[in-house]
Amino acid sequence: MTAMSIDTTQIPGEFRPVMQALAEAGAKLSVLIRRGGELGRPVGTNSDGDGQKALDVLADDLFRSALGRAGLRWFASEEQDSAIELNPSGRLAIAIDPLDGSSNIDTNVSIGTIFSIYPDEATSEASFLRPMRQQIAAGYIIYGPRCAMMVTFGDGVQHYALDPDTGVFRLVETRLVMPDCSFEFAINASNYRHWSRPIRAYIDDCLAGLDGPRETNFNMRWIASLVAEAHRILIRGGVFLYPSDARKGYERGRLRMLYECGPIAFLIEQAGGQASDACEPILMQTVGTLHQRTPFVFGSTEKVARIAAYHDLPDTEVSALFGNRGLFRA
Ligand SMILES: O=P(O)(O)OC[C@H]1O[C@](O)(COP(=O)(O)O)[C@@H](O)[C@@H]1O
Ligand SMILES: [Mg+2]
Ligand SMILES: [Mg+2]
Repeated sequence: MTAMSIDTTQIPGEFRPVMQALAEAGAKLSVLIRRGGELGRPVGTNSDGDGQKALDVLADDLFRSALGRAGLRWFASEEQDSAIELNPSGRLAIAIDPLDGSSNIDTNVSIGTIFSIYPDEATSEASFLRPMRQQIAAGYIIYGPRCAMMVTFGDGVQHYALDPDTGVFRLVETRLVMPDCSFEFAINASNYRHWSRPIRAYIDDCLAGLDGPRETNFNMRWIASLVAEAHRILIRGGVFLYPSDARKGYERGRLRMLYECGPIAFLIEQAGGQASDACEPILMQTVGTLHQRTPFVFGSTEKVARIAAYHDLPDTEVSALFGNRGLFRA
């Protein structure tokens, strides 16, 4: 491991080796991404049936070997069938999405790495299949025009930026607070016809703008990189939705509880926002299987609460396009 890959002054002692390893592997990956080449080449499918790109596999190897050297005990990756015991005498268990947003590799759009840390237990099941509230740290690295890291150890969100000259992540903010007022929503609107009525009603009301029940104009974004959407929302506010829908295989949405939604939910709550499965808080839920999916909504507290409230409306109210929905006037 390099002598210093991240400024550790604000990192609690027990997390320093793991954060050094994540920062070291993240800095290496950011160099490979900048260099380009055939990183988006399809190379197979993972256990979950998702297509794997060359960079998915490379990132998985890079993080696994860096974390192995950092004395971690358990490693669960989106790209692996089951969890691996890296080091029987190690401490901590880490769940990782080594490369998030892999459909964007070829298009040079921001992609990322998401991680979630739990205390280690005697078995991998006991370490990972547990309430997501038991995470003790979580974060992501974003490989964008600037490479940055957001991380929480349960006491606010720290923001680091990679210095390209030294390869070291420098602390730029010790306690990031998410703005709570933004009129942006993010959803893959091509799935509109598959959504449930409450989700359609919420989006219909945003789209109706000044003339609708919200009496406000909204803006829309969809990057198809969860990390990039989370970063924008942490910096600028707004709301993200990947709901369940009627397509086969999307009964529980698309995103994974352990590798994606749990860690993003922890960060968002620590920055003053909320995260839910559209109705209930994500962090109140328990992971049942490693690759389990969940509908996912996160962002400003008021917006996440409003989306849950749409699910409590009577059916007649929800289905009346631009109905009064007096409750929801902005
Ligand atoms: O292509 P869709 O259905 O809009 O899905 C996009 C979502 O899928 C993801 O790319 C899934 O993550 P992976 O790239 O790690 O599989 C998210 O980053 C993103 O929010
Ligand atoms: Mg992902
Ligand atoms: Mg991935």
